[in-house]
Amino acid sequence: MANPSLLILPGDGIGPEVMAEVKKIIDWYGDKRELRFDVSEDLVGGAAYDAHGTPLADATMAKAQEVDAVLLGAVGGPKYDKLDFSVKPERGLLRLRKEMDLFSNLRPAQCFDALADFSSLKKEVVAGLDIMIVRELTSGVYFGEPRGIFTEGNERVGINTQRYTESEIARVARSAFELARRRGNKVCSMEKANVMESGILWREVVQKVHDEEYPDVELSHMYADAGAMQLCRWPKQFDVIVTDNLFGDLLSDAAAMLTGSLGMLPSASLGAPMANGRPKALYEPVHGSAPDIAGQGKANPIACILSFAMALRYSFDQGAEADRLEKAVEKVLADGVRTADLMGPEGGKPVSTAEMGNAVVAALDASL
Ligand SMILES: NC(=O)c1ccc[n+]([C@@H]2O[C@H](COP(=O)([O-])OP(=O)(O)OC[C@H]3O[C@@H](n4cnc5c(N)ncnc54)[C@H](O)[C@@H]3O)[C@@H](O)[C@H]2O)c1
Ligand SMILES: CC(C)[C@H](C(=O)O)[C@@H](O)C(=O)O
Ligand SMILES: [Mg+2]
Repeated sequence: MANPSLLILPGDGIGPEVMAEVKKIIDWYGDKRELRFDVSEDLVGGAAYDAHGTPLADATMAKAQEVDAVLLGAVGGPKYDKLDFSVKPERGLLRLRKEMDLFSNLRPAQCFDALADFSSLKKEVVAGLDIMIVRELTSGVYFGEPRGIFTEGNERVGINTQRYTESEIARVARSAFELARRRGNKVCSMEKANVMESGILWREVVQKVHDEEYPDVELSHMYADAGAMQLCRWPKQFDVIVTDNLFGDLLSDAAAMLTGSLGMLPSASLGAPMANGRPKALYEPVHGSAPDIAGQGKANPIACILSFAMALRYSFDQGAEADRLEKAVEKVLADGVRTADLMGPEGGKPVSTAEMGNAVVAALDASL
């Protein structure tokens, strides 16, 4: 049987730096576990713009549609800030999500024991934390029409539209309920039904999907602003959170800090199953291209490494190998290996991006 195929899109800023460490891990699985992938690599974001004048070439888009999974680093950076909106690096990523129809974005926030002291919240608030944010990723205000900057009378007006159909809400709700059944069996749905009609519809549809298909799962609803507050107050009350595209963007960055650093949070963006039964899938860290530390070997590669662990679990049916990789990361952290973003005020000597990657590979070796 042919090896599963992986398209790697390192992107911009720290993207290629963290991806270099993931490549070591992919090689390790080939060498030590006979788990081989047909890996191809291409450009996305600013790097693609520099080469082709577009943040995602059509040929790259076509490749992404064909492979079993896409692994992306990060896109964006100050160099591209002045570009026309239509060719900004971020548009490349949004096109991938939209055209691959990756409607369910899984953003787990887990607090590793070794980092519980390091969170900006008290240890007892975050120790043992394990929540999953399911963010709708292909609709809502990110894509709704009308949108644009228009002239009205003698001034300009900026317009974006929050738009959700019932079926878009129902399918992401189903993916949240399915996940909950394999975890703590609890879903909290977040919207702003108090001020937005799209929120009213969201709440109604999530409730209906629950009552008709998942009555065994515990469901609650929360306004997203209160949800943000509860996430900081007592995050362990949550198991799965399901929310829209924009609220999910904000809430997942907030959740990242519960775990210690944005450099720790992986994600999986999943769509409908392909002919081979695997879901359309793109895996990427939640963080961006971190221009403030790019090119300095300071970036934490763990979010990207854990994104590959999610690929092993959700695309390649290799749950045990995903566990192995996550345990290797846990061991490295328990051993006190820290990139700069994981150093507390007491200081110490941080390791580089490459040293962190090497430490994870060594922990994988030790797991055999
Ligand atoms: N998925 C993506 O590709 C993605 C996500 C978010 C932002 N962006 C883009 O990235 C650019 C920078 O955005 P930003 O500064 O708001 O967000 P960012 O996530 O790039 O950085 C925010 C802060 O977190 C730190 N950080 C992020 N990842 C880290 C890591 N792995 N290790 C250590 N520290 C890390 C950065 O140094 C910075 O201080 C923008 O162009 C933005 O549009 C891209
Ligand atoms: C880069 C940007 C388009 C993206 C988003 O807003 O979705 C990012 O913030 C994310 O969280 O993946
Ligand atoms: Mg974001």
